[in-house]
Amino acid sequence: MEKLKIAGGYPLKGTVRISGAKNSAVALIPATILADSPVTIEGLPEISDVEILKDLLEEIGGTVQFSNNEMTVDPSSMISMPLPNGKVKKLRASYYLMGAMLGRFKKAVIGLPGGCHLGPRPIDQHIKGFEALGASVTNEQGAIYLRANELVGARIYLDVVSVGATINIMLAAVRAKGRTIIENAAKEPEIIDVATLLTNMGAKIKGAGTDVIRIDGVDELHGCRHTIIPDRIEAGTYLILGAAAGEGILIDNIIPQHLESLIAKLREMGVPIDAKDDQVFVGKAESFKPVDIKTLVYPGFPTDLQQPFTSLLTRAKGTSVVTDTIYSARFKHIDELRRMNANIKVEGRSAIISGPVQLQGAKVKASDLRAGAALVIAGLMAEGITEITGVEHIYRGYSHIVEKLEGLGATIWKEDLSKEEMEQMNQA
Ligand SMILES: CC(=O)N[C@H]1[C@@H](OP(=O)(O)OP(=O)(O)OC[C@H]2O[C@@H](n3ccc(=O)[nH]c3=O)[C@H](O)[C@@H]2O)O[C@H](CO)[C@@H](O)[C@@H]1O
Ligand SMILES: C=C(OP(=O)(O)O)C(=O)O
Repeated sequence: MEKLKIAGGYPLKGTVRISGAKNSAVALIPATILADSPVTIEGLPEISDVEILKDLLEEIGGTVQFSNNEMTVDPSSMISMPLPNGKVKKLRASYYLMGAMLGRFKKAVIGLPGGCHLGPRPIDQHIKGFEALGASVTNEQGAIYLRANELVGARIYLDVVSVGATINIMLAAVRAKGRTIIENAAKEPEIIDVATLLTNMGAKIKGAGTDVIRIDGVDELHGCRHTIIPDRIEAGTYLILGAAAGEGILIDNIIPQHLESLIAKLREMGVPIDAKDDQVFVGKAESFKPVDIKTLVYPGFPTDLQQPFTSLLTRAKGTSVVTDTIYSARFKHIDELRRMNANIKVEGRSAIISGPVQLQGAKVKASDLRAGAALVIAGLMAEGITEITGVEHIYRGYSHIVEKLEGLGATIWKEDLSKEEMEQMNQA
């Protein structure tokens, strides 16, 4: 186990290239289960969520090759092996194995998913969808048992706009009999990416990216080649980091339209931003104005960027309010930022940030993926050395973060945890 150390205060400059999208990757990889011949996905990020899904596909009998960010999955020998425990608990997106295995084998046993702890994260809408398609779904000792004689298309209205439920129902429905209509569907770009892969595999899907998705089931899906979209959350993190600690950073391999809400807020703060086709330049601000943000479903401000953005707001002169309408408890980074001298209080679903303050290096712990990103940004802005433990959360979603930051001139390095720190981590 290791920790990250950052010597803060060095201005960052240069170009950083964004990797493939984690939240697409974790759905595209399970989607390959539905094909009858090899599927190749190009541009995958090198993150632990991808490695774990690769292992899970191998556990169920898939042949998987992964090198140079390209994964080829031969699903022809897969079986519906029960996966009630083990690696499925290490990531949120293992829930996509439910939809994909149900779609192909009409049965699956998958342990309840892990992922970041951000308040309650039920999967009732996924289950509502599977049941509407004709599956029986039971929860036995923390594992979900799904079984269907056949899957038949249905009209499914999501009570909550859910990325996971939208994709999971698509996965189960593409090989069902007849038409499925998902109403009040989520509209995130990752949903379009998954629909594009499934369409290239032979599925019939219309409306992905709108709130009504129509799927006409087909008997078989075949192999294909697909290039993943860039990670808008990783890109957003580097945009925020560039604003917070940069003197001119070019973000390469980005779709600026995916980040309009963030770019608008950065401009409102006074950050110079120049967006081109697939690159965005973030310049150095003279000073930062305070802003309020409210997280919303796409195309609103993404909850996954709320925590990194909070670190930047410690530099703004005045009071800013960050409200998370998606998750009830996504504020575990706040106590850690306070250790670094931030002036923030949490009231219900809002964090109230008073600034500007000069952050000070401290020993802090990443409780989840984006809390980790918030602490990295804070460490880059801080005076002195910041030590971050819990970095395994960061590696779930940020490909080569140390190398990318070094490329921008940051002083950041990995160190093994001391025996005492290992004991503390194991007790937590
Ligand atoms: C692997 C992945 O893609 N993770 C992303 C995905 O998570 P995930 O797919 O888990 O998030 P959802 O969009 O499903 O959740 C949104 C909200 O709906 C609630 N809900 C969801 C499903 C359900 O059956 N019942 C229910 O009540 C959740 O508790 C949450 O409050 O979208 C989130 C919202 O953009 C992001 O933060 C995550 O990074
Ligand atoms: C919450 C996140 O991930 P997950 O849903 O995989 O836990 C995230 O990417 O910020």
